[in-house]
Amino acid sequence: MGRKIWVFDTTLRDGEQVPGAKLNLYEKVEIAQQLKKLGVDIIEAGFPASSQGDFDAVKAVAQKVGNTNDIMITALARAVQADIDSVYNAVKYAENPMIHMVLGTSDIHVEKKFSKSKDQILQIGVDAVKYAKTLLPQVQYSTEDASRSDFEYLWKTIEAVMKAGATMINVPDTVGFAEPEEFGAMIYKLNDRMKNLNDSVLLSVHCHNDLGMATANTLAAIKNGADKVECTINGIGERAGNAALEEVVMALKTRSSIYNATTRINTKEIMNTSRLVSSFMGLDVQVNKAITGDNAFAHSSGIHQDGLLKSRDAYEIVHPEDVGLDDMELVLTARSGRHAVKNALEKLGFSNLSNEEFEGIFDGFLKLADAKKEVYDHDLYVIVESYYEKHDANHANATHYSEQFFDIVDLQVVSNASFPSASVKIRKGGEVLKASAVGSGPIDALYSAIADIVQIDVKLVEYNINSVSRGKEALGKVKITIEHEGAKYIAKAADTDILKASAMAYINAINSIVVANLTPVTN
Ligand SMILES: CC(=O)SCCNC(=O)CCNC(=O)[C@H](O)C(C)(C)COP(=O)(O)OP(=O)(O)OC[C@H]1O[C@@H](n2cnc3c(N)ncnc32)[C@H](O)[C@@H]1OP(=O)(O)O
Ligand SMILES: CC(C)C(=O)C(=O)O
Ligand SMILES: [Mn+2]
Repeated sequence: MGRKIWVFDTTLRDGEQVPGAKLNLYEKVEIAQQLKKLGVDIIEAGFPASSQGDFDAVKAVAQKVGNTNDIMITALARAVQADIDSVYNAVKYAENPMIHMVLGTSDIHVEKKFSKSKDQILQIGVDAVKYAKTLLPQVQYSTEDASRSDFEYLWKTIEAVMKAGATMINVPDTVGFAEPEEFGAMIYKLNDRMKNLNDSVLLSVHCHNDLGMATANTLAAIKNGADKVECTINGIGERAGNAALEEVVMALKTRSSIYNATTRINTKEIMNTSRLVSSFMGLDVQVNKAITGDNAFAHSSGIHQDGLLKSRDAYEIVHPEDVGLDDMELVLTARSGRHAVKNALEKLGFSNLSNEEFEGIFDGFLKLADAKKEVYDHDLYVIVESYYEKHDANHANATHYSEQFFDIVDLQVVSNASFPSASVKIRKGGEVLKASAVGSGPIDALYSAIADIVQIDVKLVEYNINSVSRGKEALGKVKITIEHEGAKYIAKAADTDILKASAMAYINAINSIVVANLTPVTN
């Protein structure tokens, strides 16, 4: 188990400082509800003095999510009375509210930002804490730019604001300048002095990722006595972002013998939270992002897939189930080998293949995989079918699986303000079917036309488009999730034509539904 580390989530404050990520009241409350489910100890809901909209959103979070004592709701203020009043008036509706204030301690801040003396700034901080304490018992003081501050002045500030009544001291590496060993040593010294002064005051850290070391610095701080960590979901935040909650929490769990520390986080809610934040903020998660990236639990090369099939621990240190995913993903590509392809075929029911049959099918797989980025289950059926058609037309596996699947033949999409429309031609077996539709936008029209042909009842749950490379020849990569009879189907497709990629992703997902409803092969 180890000692408890408090998790302070600032997705709704520092995370929302990402350009374009602004949330409305409803979205903030929804994310805060999910953060509560995730098990964070403290939610920083915003900066109420910045606008009426944010004041209202913080107040709504305090009322709707902070209605229990086991979660603390806070928001940020400068060391000025009006900001502190705004925070108080917004968070006071929570059962367990806190005022958070920030004031710089580095020479750069004191001299260049504020044009004041160190003594003057220290006094402003002390006065602000004393004022906040007249409003609420819980007050956090953040020494902005702590990692670039003169250590003795930093300590003098911390000592003074602790004596003024601060209940949590947050030490930010505001510009991501710190290095783990150096930051750990600083936290060790601060912790020692703080605990001697008043051991009920929590020591917190807030690390930024400008040099890619936010998680490492946060973990170094924990090793050296920090009681609390400030994080965001998916590591979003000002500039290069903050320490990612999921990385810090899973590192503590996975390397528990090193850290001997634990959090209250229900790790099975990590993926749900990550997806909600990403979709509400319109911020895609980098595919290779640790823990929450699309590829974090996807394995595509033959040597790894073979190893995983023999023993999961060969290439898996975090179990996907622990963060709320169903399973690892073995992606079939031209880099896959025989073990992975055999495993995929067995899952579809093709389990009694002779060596000769399998080698023939594997050969067909490699040819298709070289032409495509990813090989789907429905592609495997078609490969198996064409193998037997060539070699043993009377074999049961020569069944006309391909007649069940859909394939885009052609499409035309008109995008304009008043009348977006689409026409598609789709092949199913020997037949080419056509349909046209209008929609609220070009993709909506396209998907309506396809839906008209396939006649499978689905709901589009998520649509994502990304550019894979750069310039005019860049591939548009579309990832969609659709729902059919309560089950979710995820599919991807890439093409230089984004409308074609959108249509192909939809058809891939439809074909997954067809596969799921095929009678299992018995041979
Ligand atoms: C490291 C961080 O992430 S800190 C948090 C960052 N978050 C935000 O900035 C929240 C959004 N900000 C805002 O909405 C606005 O900037 C406001 C409402 C805070 C202030 O707006 P304005 O009054 O128009 O001031 P503006 O933003 O232009 O300048 C900041 C002022 O605050 C002062 N200030 C900056 N930090 C602090 C602080 N910690 N304590 C006291 N005063 C501060 C600056 O010196 C400057 O004052 P000046 O006008 O006397 O020179
Ligand atoms: C407000 C403080 C904690 C902050 O965001 C920073 O210093 O990065
Ligand atoms: Mn910050």
